[in-house]
Amino acid sequence: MSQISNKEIEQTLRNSECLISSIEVAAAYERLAAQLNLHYAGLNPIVMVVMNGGLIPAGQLLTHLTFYHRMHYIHASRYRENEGTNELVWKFKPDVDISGEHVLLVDDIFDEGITLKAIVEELKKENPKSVDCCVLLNKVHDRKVEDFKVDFVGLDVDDRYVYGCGMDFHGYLRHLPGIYAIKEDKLP
Ligand SMILES: O=P(O)(O)OC[C@H]1O[C@H](OP(=O)(O)OP(=O)(O)O)[C@H](O)[C@@H]1O
Ligand code: HPA
Repeated sequence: MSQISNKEIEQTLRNSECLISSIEVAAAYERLAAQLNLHYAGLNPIVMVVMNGGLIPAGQLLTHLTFYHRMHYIHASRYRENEGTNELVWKFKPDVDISGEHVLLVDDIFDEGITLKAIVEELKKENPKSVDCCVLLNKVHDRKVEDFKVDFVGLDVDDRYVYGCGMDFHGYLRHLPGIYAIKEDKLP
């Protein structure tokens, strides 16, 4: 992904609004962790981070987990330079034997669901004991993939391109602790 100047990034931030504050996000991580702690108590699962977007939500969540787990990552993407395509590009398949294991996928956002559905289908070929998905955000719209649901959702978000908490604006701003979107009247 090519570089954007600091000026352009600052302009983007000025033209944006905060949809979900860092305080609300932090509370959502705690709620999610409480649900996961109940569900996975004693199950000793593999937590699999969906890179890149899942990195920050997973990092935040993992510090609240009380069950023993191993951590791995997977990298598959259907988006290039913020343009959606339906083709999933595998960048890194898990290098761990998941047969007979409980697997928890952690990602930032369940948008159309194409990415997580394809990852779950791929992982199920390896005969895990279970595969569940945890996302910080569910984007609310009626364009979801059929026959697929995520299991643990932190917060709903409006049907807008959002960034922060792992999600990028042209590769940048994943580190912001709240959720942001460009104001409707500033969109190109
Ligand atoms: O539900 P979907 O419509 O499939 O979209 C959600 C996926 O898109 C984003 O990843 P992206 O492919 O942009 O890569 P990234 O994680 O590196 O940002 C996000 O992190 C999810 O994995
Ligand atoms: O709204 C979004 N923001 C960032 N990345 C995404 N990937 C799918 N939807 C989004």
